[in-house]
Amino acid sequence: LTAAFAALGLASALPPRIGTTVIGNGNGNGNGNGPSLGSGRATFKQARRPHYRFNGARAVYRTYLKYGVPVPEALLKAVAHTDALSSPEAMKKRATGSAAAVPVDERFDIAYITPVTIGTPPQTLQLDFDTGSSDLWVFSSHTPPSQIRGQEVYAPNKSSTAKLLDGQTWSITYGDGSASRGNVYTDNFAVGGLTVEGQAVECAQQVSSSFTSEEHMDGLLGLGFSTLNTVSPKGQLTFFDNAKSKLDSPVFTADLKYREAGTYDFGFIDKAKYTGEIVYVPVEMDPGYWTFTSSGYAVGSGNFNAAPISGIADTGTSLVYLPNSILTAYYRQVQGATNSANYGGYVFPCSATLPAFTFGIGEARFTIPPAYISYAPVTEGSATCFGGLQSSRGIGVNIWGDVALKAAFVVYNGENPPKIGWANK
Ligand SMILES: Cc1noc(C)c1CN(C)Cc1cc2n(n1)CCN(c1cc(N)ncn1)C2
Repeated sequence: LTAAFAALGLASALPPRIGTTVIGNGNGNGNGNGPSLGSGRATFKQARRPHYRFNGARAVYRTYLKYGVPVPEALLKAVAHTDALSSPEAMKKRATGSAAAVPVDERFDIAYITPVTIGTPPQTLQLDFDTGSSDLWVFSSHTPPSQIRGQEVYAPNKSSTAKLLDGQTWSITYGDGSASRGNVYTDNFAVGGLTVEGQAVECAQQVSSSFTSEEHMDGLLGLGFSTLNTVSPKGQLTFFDNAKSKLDSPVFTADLKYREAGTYDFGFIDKAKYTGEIVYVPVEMDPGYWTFTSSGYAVGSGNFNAAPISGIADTGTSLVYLPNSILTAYYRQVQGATNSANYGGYVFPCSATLPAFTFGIGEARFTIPPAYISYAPVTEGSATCFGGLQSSRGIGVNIWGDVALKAAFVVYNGENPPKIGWANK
């Protein structure tokens, strides 16, 4: 084609882009294309080259070549860099995922479960996505049948892509004393259209009774930092850490709701899920929780008490656990409230009128409605209710659990350094 262009006196230092379609007038030299030299005229219809990205550095580079001007070192570097940015793998559509977060029970939102698929062919389980831990473990074909009560199990021996991580074991105990342990496989793992190959899937060989009693929960998916992972001797990465590099954006969001299904999104921030602006605050990732500092609190319509409150954003904990001083200020406003040793926390008459509870994130304010704080009757049918706000004394850390998280749209940003964003909704 360069010869044809030259014959017609058209200047071109490089052959036309592959995508340029040259349409001659048909009397060409037998190759079906190209100009008919006899008539001295030709029509060249340009066509857009699919996926072509203009590359400025390369355009300047071509001009230097065209006029034989020595190419400066910096320009050579710029061409190499911009070529890398537009390389096929750099241009590949990034991945995202979105899945429902459904309350395991229809009354108290004690936890939320999300469907996942594991293995080939895919096995579907419902897992508790937990930003307060970092093990992905499941009820499995290795779990004693006496410890299974209605849960779905993952059977690695029925997956052609499962591989045993020989010699690796795990064992975890949660804040409420519940525990599980077992062995480890890797397999293909997907959440709402987002797939990770070679994800460490920890198979339970032992679960404590509180997990056995939770028939709709088939395991947990840890979304804390991978430093907390308990696999030994070789710690494993969380699903988010494995997926992060191929996500549009290194984030996941939690949109938990009161007595209805919310969503976990991976790789993008859905503007339809929040109002106003997202306020970001820094995250301390040591020792592995999403630890941030709230700017203070207010009880009901009372004054805002500006005071830093360090705590963790924990989707795997049902309630909110804060310092005694805040609890005293809150329950002082609740007729008949007491801190009951018998029930292990603040209780009050279910008929009591509760104030709302507001917490600060920077200048932003998030209000937990009273309904979220009248958590549940202490026992089925009791007239005494257990509070959604409890004391963090004895835990060692303040915990913003589901009672608070479902009052906001929360962005867990896994960049370096990590940060956490809060928006009203
Ligand atoms: C308790 C509880 N919480 O959600 C559910 C469900 C229950 C009760 N359920 C019958 C059993 C159970 C116990 C736990 N879970 N599930 C979920 C993980 N747990 C955490 C996670 C975490 N980040 N921090 C503290 N514990 C403890």
